[in-house]
Amino acid sequence: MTDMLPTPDHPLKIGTRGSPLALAQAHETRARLMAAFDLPEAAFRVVVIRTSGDDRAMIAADRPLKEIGNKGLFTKEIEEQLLSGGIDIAVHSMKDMPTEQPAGLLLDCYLPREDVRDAFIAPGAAGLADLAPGTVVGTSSLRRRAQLLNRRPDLRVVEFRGNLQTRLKKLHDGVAAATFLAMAGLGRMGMTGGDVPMTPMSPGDMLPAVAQGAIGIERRINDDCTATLLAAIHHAPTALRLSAERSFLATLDGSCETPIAGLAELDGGTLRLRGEILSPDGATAWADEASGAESQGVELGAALARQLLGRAGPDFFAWRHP
Ligand SMILES: NCc1[nH]cc(CCC(=O)O)c1CC(=O)O
Repeated sequence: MTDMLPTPDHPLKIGTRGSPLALAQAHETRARLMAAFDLPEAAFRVVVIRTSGDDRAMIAADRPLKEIGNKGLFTKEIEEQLLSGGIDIAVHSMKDMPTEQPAGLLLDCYLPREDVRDAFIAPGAAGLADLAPGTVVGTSSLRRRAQLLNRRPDLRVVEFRGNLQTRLKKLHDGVAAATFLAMAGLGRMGMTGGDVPMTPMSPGDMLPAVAQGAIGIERRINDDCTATLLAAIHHAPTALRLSAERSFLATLDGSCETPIAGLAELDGGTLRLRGEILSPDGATAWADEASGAESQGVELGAALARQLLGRAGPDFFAWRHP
């Protein structure tokens, strides 16, 4: 057992993007592995990997991400490094991960999920109801845009990108009067201590993105040493919830142009899955929920997706392939 643990001479290489949030997630993963095996920090090496998503986002910072690239934009280079041995594990925000991984890689280790909710952030407004008609709200998320316009068609939405710090600065500079950010990200950045005024949105009011608040750790499929390490920090209840949500997403074949929300919760041995699909302008929304045994997450997710697809009708996704 101990002879397969990483050492300062043979550190475990942890791959991550370079944003402050991504680094915080990599450091959290390292801290959990250090604690689980009583290892020094030097037994790990955090390797920052620049992705084509980061590059293109730099070039066209004001263009919606959906116009710039497609699925896997922020994961391609990281997964290449994993396959070639440049890194041993990759730490990801699960909400940004495609539902399928490249051949040779496995994503089956999850840290305990954090707050799944979105936060409403608006200086001087406690909730959506406080916003005057025509108020400008900044978001780059198609889901948040559609959900917002569904509830408040009178508001104006502008593209809002960049990391957390950039977005908060844009709010401060008056580019928009309000925005939404994931509570989990704010928490990991130490920003839920009251310095930034925020109102958590209940999932009933704004259903979060599939896998929001969950960190996943990817590895090579045949790397048994790493598998043993990761098993020690894996959180099974999070995996059960994500199995339902990601199956829901996969059955809907959610591209990044498709506003989709989904949240599974565990109560005893029962999974309760809520799902929502919207037209990009928010004018049409279909939502429903279903429950099933915790071991049946994949079936539950697929069934709820088919139910919503059936109700929405074949034309609902027509705009996806113009
Ligand atoms: N799309 C960017 C992204 N990916 C994961 C998070 C937050 C952390 C999480 O949900 O795990 C964020 C920022 C945000 O939506 O506010």
